[in-house]
Amino acid sequence: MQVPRPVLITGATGQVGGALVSLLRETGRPLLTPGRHDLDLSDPDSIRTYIRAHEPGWILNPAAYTQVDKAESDEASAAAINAIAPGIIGEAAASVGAGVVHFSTDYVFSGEGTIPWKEDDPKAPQNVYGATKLAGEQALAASGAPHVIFRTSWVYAAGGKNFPLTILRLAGDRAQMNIVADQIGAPTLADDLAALTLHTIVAAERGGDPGDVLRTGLGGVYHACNAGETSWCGFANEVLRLAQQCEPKKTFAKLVPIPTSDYPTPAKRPLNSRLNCHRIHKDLGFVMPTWTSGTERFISQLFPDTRRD
Ligand SMILES: NC(=O)C1=CN([C@@H]2O[C@H](COP(=O)(O)OP(=O)(O)OC[C@H]3O[C@@H](n4cnc5c(N)ncnc54)[C@H](OP(=O)(O)O)[C@@H]3O)[C@@H](O)[C@H]2O)C=CC1
Ligand SMILES: Cc1cn([C@H]2C[C@H](O)[C@@H](COP(=O)(O)OP(=O)(O)O[C@H]3O[C@@H](C)C(=O)[C@@H](O)[C@H]3O)O2)c(=O)[nH]c1=O
Ligand SMILES: [Mg+2]
Repeated sequence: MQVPRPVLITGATGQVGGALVSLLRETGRPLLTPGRHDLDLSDPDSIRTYIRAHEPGWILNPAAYTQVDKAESDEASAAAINAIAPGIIGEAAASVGAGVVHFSTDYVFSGEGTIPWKEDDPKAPQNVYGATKLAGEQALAASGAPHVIFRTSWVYAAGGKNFPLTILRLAGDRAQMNIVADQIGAPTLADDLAALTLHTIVAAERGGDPGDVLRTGLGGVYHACNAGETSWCGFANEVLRLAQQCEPKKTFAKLVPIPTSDYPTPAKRPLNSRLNCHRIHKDLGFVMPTWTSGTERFISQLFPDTRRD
């Protein structure tokens, strides 16, 4: 029997990377999960050397420079990791015949209007992070590697650095918190992106050579976030509502909805982060769960011993 080629997962210490490792481990596939000392995305030679040495069958690339405000004053690092590395990964993937699954962001869009963005709508990133992620999408597409790009939004996981964990931490010590209520999008649980990724890999393998399937049928950009929409304030409210059920005696901060103009940050953030996710349903037959279902599972992971009614 032929030994399956390993699945390389970058950024295994991150939110999506961690969820991918957990899920793919259950499948029994051989995995490669190099840390940045083994595969440094800011160093093209390190990327090429690692991929050529290990010849993975799939490269899943959730690693990224994700500090949105810091990127404004650290453009060179953000660009190396987000803009340059995906193209190098793509070239190396093409040379060993690997398929690539990459992740991008709602921040590639301008944030104008209220209509959910479709994959091919005009891009106009408003900050350095978004601009570098868009350049990375383009570099991967130009590399010639068979690939899928999942553009997602507002990612969180029970382990990680993310908005709901920040809110839970701060809301325990404060009487009141001001939260932006005019940026609208969909919080997306990392576990659901991992499930979508496994579904896609399996679908591509079922169709024959994954390279051909991705090139001819399933490849390209897909919008992939949890279903429905809310604001950051709406998300925080739901997180605290569910946490209160688990910790009835605890007092949480009162949340005050504020406009973006009252929350100045180095990076400008889009007001309209809605993503139209019809394509993953139509082409991949995958339905992303609702954002409220994601939040419930997140709270259940944080408070495993509590039964909520
Ligand atoms: N977080 C979000 O809200 C959103 C994220 N996305 C995209 O989804 C993907 C996954 O995001 P998420 O899981 O939240 O990311 P995280 O910030 O949780 O994790 C980032 C990962 O990238 C790794 N990494 C950073 N720099 C390097 C480097 N030079 N070499 C190797 N590894 C490196 C980190 O490793 P280390 O532990 O060593 O730092 C970490 O494992 C990214 O592409 C992101 O742009 C899209 C929309 C929303
Ligand atoms: C902590 C806090 C944040 N906010 C606001 C700031 C911001 O507009 C919003 C979310 O804060 P964050 O710092 O999580 O935002 P940010 O890091 O920009 O989140 C983004 O990360 C990148 C990687 C992506 O790709 C995006 O999809 C998005 O998830 O909430 C408040 O209004 N009050 C608060 O107390
Ligand atoms: Mg952040």
